[in-house]
Amino acid sequence: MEEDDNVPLDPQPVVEWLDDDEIAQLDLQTISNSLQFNRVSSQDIIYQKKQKCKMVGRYVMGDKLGEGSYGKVKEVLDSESLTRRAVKILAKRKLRRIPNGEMNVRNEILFLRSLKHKNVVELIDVLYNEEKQKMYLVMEYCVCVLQELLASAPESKLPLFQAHKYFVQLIDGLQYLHGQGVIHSDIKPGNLLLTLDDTLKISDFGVTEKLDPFAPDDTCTKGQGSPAFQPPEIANGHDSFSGFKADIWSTGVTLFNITTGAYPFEGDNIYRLLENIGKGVWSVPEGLDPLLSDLLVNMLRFDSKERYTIQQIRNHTWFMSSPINTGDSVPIPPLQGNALRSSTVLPYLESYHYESRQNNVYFTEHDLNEAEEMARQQETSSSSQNMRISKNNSITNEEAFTTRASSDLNKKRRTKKKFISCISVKKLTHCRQS
Ligand SMILES: Nc1ncnc2c1ncn2[C@@H]1O[C@H](COP(=O)(O)OP(=O)(O)OP(=O)(O)O)[C@@H](O)[C@H]1O
Repeated sequence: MEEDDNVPLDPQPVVEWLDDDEIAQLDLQTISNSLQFNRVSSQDIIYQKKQKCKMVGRYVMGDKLGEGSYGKVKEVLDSESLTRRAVKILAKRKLRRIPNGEMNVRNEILFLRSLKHKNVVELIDVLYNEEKQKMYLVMEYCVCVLQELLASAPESKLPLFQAHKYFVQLIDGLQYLHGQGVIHSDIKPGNLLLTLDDTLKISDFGVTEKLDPFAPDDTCTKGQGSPAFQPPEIANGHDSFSGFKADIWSTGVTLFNITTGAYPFEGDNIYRLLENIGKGVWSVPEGLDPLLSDLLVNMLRFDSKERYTIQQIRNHTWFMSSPINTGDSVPIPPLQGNALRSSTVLPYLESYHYESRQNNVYFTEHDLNEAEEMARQQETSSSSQNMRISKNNSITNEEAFTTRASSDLNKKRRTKKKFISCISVKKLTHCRQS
């Protein structure tokens, strides 16, 4: 439809409402004078693709928000609480093909169910569809991933005051997790989500480890996180390491990344990268705030025993004295052309509620103006015809004509109504797009 440049439009769909007999009796000369076929550019046509409204449980499905290695994440609307949510859709067939896939998902559900903190993403609901062999993890909705914000920022870094705001929340969330005996194991900007009110949420608990409540310390044995954020002890292949300190290292790399736009360790390939991390030699970028540099040096200490604890981070001057708010924050970037990241569920709901009216809505501004003009003319002719009926009580040819005209008029009125409903659909659509 969009490719067709010459879409013929009938600006007077009144013909639609007449049956064969009625058409035969019409004054064809008058009609042919008023019939116009407009040549319209496809860009001017307001074409609305039909959106099929789907529901999973009580959730109305919206568009895709992102995709991880386990499946798609879509926006949904909770039809009971009218709250925006995100749902991770996991297909059993796909999970089986991923090493430890099913176990990691079970892990994630288990952890998320037991955790509740404002800086940890909340799992709201878990739904299963046996027939489709699918699982739906309904989570609280976040508007952006910190990684996306960085990618949109000048030099891929945040102003210090903004980075500080997120870092403080990251430490709050991490302290809560460690207090629950949970080692996240994959802290990085790609796993930190932001809500509309700028709250940071730690997400992705696929490779998280839970310490045994009777374990004497925080020893862990599996290092499965993203290579660039792994500490030297994991890069060097140690059998066991401190889980808390591994998370502190990843948090340090995250702080380095969001404040400088770079990484402390790089490598042409994953082996070189791990080799460089294993050597533990890195330097603070020139011109970095000295207090921030000092905090980074202590969070990225090669020896995990010398690395800062969460409490030491909290006591550090940079943590305690937030940087001066200079300039603007980096704003949430648009998503698929949607600058405000407004709800993607709305078009599906519109489609569901206005479905019959929305069929074949291919109108241009010109058509809508003509429809309004036609409606005005009909109102005028209606009042003059009514006057004629009241003046003449006998059945004459003129009255027969008047009765016929009045029946046409009713049909035209129905057409007008149809047009007006289309106008409202068009305007609603327009509002949403702008
Ligand atoms: N709660 C949420 N609210 C909004 N968007 C989300 C939410 N959770 C995930 N997303 C979006 O879905 C994407 C995929 O998330 P998911 O957790 O499945 O994978 P990932 O962490 O990006 O990758 P992987 O699972 O491979 O490590 C995210 O990058 C993000 O864009």
